[in-house]
Amino acid sequence: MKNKKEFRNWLDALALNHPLVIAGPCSAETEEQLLEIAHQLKDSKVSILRAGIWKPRSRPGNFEGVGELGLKWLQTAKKETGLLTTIEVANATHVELALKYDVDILWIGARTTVSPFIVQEIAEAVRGTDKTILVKNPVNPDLALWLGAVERFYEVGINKLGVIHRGFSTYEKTRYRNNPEWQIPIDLHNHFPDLPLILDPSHIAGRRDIIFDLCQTALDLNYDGLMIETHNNPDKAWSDADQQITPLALKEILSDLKVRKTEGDQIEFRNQLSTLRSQIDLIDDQIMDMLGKRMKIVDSIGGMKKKNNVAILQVKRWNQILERMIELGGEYTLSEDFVLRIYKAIHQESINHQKKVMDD
Ligand SMILES: C=C(O[C@@H]1C=C(C(=O)O)C=C[C@H]1O)C(=O)O
Repeated sequence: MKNKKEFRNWLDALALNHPLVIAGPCSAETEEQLLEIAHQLKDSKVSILRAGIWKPRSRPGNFEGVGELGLKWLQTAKKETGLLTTIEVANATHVELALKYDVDILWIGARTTVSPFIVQEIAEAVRGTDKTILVKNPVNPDLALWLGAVERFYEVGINKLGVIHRGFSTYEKTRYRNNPEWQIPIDLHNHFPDLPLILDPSHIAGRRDIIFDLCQTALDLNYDGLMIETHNNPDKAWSDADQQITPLALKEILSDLKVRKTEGDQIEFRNQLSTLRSQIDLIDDQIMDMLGKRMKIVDSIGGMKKKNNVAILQVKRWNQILERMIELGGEYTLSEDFVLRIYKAIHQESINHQKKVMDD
């Protein structure tokens, strides 16, 4: 699949002068709940109402969605507010019902994207329709799998497409529910600049307080849209209560966000510069993270050397590292001098760390 200008026609047709905003509850719970939220979102920057109809839960026994009934409520909400509608579909039966109730946009969830069989089944079910399909990243950080799912829809004739970045599962507990791994959607965007890229900060965050920061990072990286879980009474939500925000909180976030426009040469230049600098900031964060992790291992080696009464400096090992890194650096167009200077500094810090462990 190659980048195609037509991917973003559906988005351009909305003629927005700000990022696309999709909002609505994690799950449709009752007709009153859905209609109340829809009306609160009506006169805002929100264009599309989302609602979970079938909920894929990690463990059985939790609320699994209201099913077909919710599609009727969604239709009423659309009629009363004029908002477009979107739901997650996870099998061919869901697609059939979504078509029956004329849902505008269908999204493929992260747990579905991982399975080429089920993605193909859904793709066959939308063949011949003019639906817009948004594909969430798979739960595991695999760009080829993500793009493969998009491609399956393209191959059945769907060309109104987009992707949603909802973060990646981790075993380790971090500040995020799902790790953003910004480099992956950035890579995707570099290869497919016309495939609309939408951030789902709710699932990355898993909590309310960092949703704004995630949205601002996305806009700084030139994302096209945001999908934010919004509930009239978030604390009482039947699913994902911690990450949902009220329509009022959403409006405040949307008005505080700095939206970068691409108008004229100078502004375009400044936008591109700030996109690249945001990418550098993210990479710098990763470099620090890696250096910190390296030093933790060095500390353990220091502890072992102390116990076994072994010297800190190990010339043979050190020379092997230098040789390997100079060669690897060459493959990344880094000069020998640069690699040497960096690695000498790392080695010195490593010796200082071990000395501290030994002296303690
Ligand atoms: C960490 C060690 O101690 C020293 C530090 C090294 C490093 O930072 O990679 C390598 C060799 C040693 O001079 C080690 O012995 O492996």
